[in-house]
Amino acid sequence: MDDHTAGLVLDHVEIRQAGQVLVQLNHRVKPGEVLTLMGPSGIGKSTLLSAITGALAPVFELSGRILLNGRDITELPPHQRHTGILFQDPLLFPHMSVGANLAFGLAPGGSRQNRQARVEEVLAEVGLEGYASRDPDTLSGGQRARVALMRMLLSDPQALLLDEPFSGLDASLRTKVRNLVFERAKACDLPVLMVTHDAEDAKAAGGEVITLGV
Ligand SMILES: Nc1ncnc2c1ncn2[C@@H]1O[C@H](COP(=O)(O)OP(=O)(O)OP(=O)(O)O)[C@@H](O)[C@H]1O
Repeated sequence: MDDHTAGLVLDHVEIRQAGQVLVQLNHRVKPGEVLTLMGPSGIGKSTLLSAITGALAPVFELSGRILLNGRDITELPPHQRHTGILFQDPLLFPHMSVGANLAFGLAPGGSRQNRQARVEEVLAEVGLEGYASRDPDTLSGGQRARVALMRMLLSDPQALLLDEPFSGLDASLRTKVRNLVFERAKACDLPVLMVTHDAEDAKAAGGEVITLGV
């Protein structure tokens, strides 16, 4: 799809708290593009991402529309929105193996063998062959980040939301994981909305940067 509705559209989105405007944004992120959101702590960056995933806390009021590839998702429950989000903490399920974590991202259905094969395939894609039976807490930070990314992509999202996902990684790992995320998003032609405090992240994203609160 390459018409004017493709990608993530924030159509006059406004989030208020106790009657005060917190965030206002009117913007379209096209497939394969990255929009970076910056701005001081507490300005509402993560809150905006919550509004897109459908996890906005009830203390906030939302107006405007959120559209994903032409679909109005503003009022949909989170599981019907088809958004994927990555946080600073990869949030892998600690009681499940790496393979089970990845299989969780897959749509239900299909044979056990096919699901297992798909899990092995994505592990190999990110250099983690043979890691399916490992516990997440035995992985390094970079390995956990790769598993979290692939689990999210297996759920077949139509937009990728990043909430400072690289800030827990050291400098060289940060560059590698960041490149992997942007490469994957580009390969899947996904619109990406990234929240960061880091100018290097913004530069690496290569897209438009909006600073909230200025
Ligand atoms: N569940 C909630 N209930 C009440 N207030 C909240 C809730 N979540 C966030 N807030 C408030 O909303 C404002 C915006 O928070 P938000 O986390 O979106 O900021 P941010 O720009 O992402 O900050 P940071 O850069 O520090 O992560 C803050 O004042 C915060 O205290």
